[in-house]
Amino acid sequence: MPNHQQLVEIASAISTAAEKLNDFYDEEALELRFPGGKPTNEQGQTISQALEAVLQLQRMLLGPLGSIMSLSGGLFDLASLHIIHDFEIAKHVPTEGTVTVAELASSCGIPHVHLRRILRNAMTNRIFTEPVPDTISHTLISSRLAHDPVMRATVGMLADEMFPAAACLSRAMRKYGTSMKPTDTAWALANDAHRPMVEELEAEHPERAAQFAAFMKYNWSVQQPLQPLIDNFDWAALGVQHIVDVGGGMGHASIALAKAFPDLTFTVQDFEKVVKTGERMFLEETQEQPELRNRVRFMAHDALEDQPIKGAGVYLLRSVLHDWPDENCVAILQSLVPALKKGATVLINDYVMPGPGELDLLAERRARSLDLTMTSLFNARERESSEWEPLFEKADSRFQFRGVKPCLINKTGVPTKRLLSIIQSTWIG
Ligand SMILES: C[S@@+](CC[C@H](N)C(=O)[O-])C[C@H]1O[C@@H](n2cnc3c(N)ncnc32)[C@H](O)[C@@H]1O
Repeated sequence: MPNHQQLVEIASAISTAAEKLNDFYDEEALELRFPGGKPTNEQGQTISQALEAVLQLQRMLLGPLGSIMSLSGGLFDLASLHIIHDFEIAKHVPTEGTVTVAELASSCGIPHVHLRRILRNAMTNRIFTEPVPDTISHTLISSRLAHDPVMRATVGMLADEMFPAAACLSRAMRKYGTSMKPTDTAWALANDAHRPMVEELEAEHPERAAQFAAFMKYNWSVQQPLQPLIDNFDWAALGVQHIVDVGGGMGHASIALAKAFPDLTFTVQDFEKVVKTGERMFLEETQEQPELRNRVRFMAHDALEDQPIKGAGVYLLRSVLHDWPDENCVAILQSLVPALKKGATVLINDYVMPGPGELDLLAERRARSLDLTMTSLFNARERESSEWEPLFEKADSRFQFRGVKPCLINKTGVPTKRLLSIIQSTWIG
């Protein structure tokens, strides 16, 4: 039985946090809005502590069986969101005013009897409202489902890719055991696919491939600031050097580093389609900056093929290896070997999985869910601190491992364990 004192203590911790945040709650936007666009570290901590206390209170109020049973609600929250996304229901509801369930059923092609129950389930999450029986209008959340591209890409990723894959994870483990192949995934089982996810989407479901790209663009630019990479490695000490940004995407990291360190030059490598877009955007944005333009180049290159740029000072792999199983990571490191000069650094900037209880509960839940997402979709994973050195050892004994350094948010030394860590190895030739 919950102890009453504890219940009151937890509830009052929530209340104290709510008082601190109250002035920042925007009732129209239904969210916290902070000056400068984001919370301070202290406000961020208050939010995490309050959310953790809410989860704890909920667990105590529901008890063990009730807590497990309540997970079933989440399943059908996702299932109804999937249907809303799949049938584009939000787009068929007028921006202002109402539509009847019957009209909506006919315009979306869903049987009336199902649609009403699906919408009423969604309404328990404040997605749509029913001001008069059998008529539907938007809430703020449902109207964002219709009009906000970030919200649509996020829901699409959850509903189309992650939700069906999560349901197949156990089956995939039975079927594929310890296979590390990027094709032996829960996602492949859920989609009856025989290619890795991105290839299959591009070949068979271009609209879902675009949705995945949009989701990554948002998640990536919002969640992974570049300053920690700039601050946590001594780039200035390299002097005049060339840096190869392997799997560099649109070149964000190289461009930020090139701006900060004028002696460095960069080659951004990625698949052809990616570097073409990255190069076009870079050239558009730097019309007035010829000096910067001259220091960043783009090149199509598959990281699994031998590295064509020989003798660079640093080969950077930022958030590339967490997309790949161990075998492929080893192959990517080996493909660098023919290009490495003595003393060259291979610098990995990637997630490092925290140990149990190292982060606050919500941050840990996010990290663990990202880890299982990587497994379900790609047969990849987030590696713990001790799991990086063996990759280099397997790749070549001439790599000298330099260690894993968790990134600090800036030089003031505030640790932010959610950010990518710096993992370094030197080629001793
Ligand atoms: C999460 S993104 C990170 C992009 C970039 N490094 C950054 O920090 O913004 C992973 C990138 O790795 C690229 N990638 C994955 N496997 C690759 C391979 N075999 N060859 C080249 N690029 C690859 C993907 O195309 C994608 O752009």
